[in-house]
Amino acid sequence: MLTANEIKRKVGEQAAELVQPGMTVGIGTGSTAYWLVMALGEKVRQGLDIRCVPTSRETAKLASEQQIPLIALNDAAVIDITIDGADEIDPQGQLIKGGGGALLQEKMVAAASRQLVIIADHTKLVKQLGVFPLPVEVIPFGWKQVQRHIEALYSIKSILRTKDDQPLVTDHGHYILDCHFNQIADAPALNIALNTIPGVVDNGLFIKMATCTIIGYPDGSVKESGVD
Ligand SMILES: O=C(CO)[C@H](O)[C@H](O)COP(=O)(O)O
Repeated sequence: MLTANEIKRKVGEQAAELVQPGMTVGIGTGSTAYWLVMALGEKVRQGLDIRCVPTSRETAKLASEQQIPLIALNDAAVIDITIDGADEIDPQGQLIKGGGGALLQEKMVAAASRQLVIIADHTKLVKQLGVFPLPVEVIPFGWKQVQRHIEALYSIKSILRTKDDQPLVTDHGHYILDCHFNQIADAPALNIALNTIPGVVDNGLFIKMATCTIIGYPDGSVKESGVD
């Protein structure tokens, strides 16, 4: 039986095989995407000609340590493929992302990509989204007002994400409210509704964005499926 980290490594390495010479590649954030970056680094050092758009400062740092050429999203006319992790994946390929706090940049890079390949271990598969608290990125100004608004609208609790007893500040200077929906019956509607609340920058629902999932299992098997 493989450990969780071995499964992440396996799916990361399998996804790296999808990357062809000349491609512009969006590279995800998190402990699964870590293995993708390591595998791409190995290929780049062996001569693979690619350029990558990182989805966070953390990934940018890791990728440059691996000598992977990076470009800014502004300088990428099109991204051929983005490969990233997820916190929950439902049967329609809808996702919750942002457990690592990079949801805004991840969503922008994914939106600019021809394909979004999601790599994960089987524990991320769910029947319905919502047990994983949905990250909602908000501007720091008046964040408590936004929190009250969301909590009242949906009768839920939310928690301001912190680091070292201080509000966690995202790469783009925002805060994150982790919203405990438990069950999200209509993810597309919630995605739109949350983003219309003044002060909300974006949320971790990725709807109709993933084009393929690569899921690893403890027995070493890997299932690659297209998303309709
Ligand atoms: O959305 C993310 C970061 O913002 C990650 O992709 C997500 O949290 C999954 O991370 P991991 O692969 O470590 O489980």
